[in-house]
Amino acid sequence: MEEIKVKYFTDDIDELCYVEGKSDWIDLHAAETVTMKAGEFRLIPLGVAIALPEGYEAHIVPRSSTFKNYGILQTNSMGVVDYTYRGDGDQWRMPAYATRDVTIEKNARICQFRIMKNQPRLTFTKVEHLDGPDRGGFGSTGK
Ligand SMILES: O=c1ccn([C@H]2C[C@H](O)[C@@H](COP(=O)(O)OP(=O)(O)OP(=O)(O)O)O2)c(=O)[nH]1
Repeated sequence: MEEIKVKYFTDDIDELCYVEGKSDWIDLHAAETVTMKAGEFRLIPLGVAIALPEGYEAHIVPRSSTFKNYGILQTNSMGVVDYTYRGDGDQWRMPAYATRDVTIEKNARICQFRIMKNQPRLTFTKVEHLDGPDRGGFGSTGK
């Protein structure tokens, strides 16, 4: 089991919780009540700074129900939190675009995250041709 240090920027949100059995993604909460107009962009504070284990990064995505409940889209589709984003002031945020007028209450569960191992170190070699057969492009595996 990995132990992870979490700094909370407010006492008004539930603490992070690994829920056994249902999903191993961990919910994240809005750290303040946010009111947005349709078409507005905000970086919604998630109220935590986290020291990830060495060799890991975190991926943040919206909860499945977030768009239905709040009409917001995460503008980067998936947030990548680097291992180095681990300072005392490195609060996690959700970049959000509102498709309708909405108020998101403090402590609402709007995102979820998991940690992932960093990929191996890569080098890139320029070549003129690749050996494999072509796959045939988008949609070629069937309708
Ligand atoms: O949805 C997200 C995505 C990123 N971050 C934090 C963690 C990440 O490590 C940092 C990246 O900030 P930076 O200013 O480096 O962004 P960038 O210049 O766009 O770089 P990158 O290519 O690392 O995303 O922002 C969040 O809080 N939420």
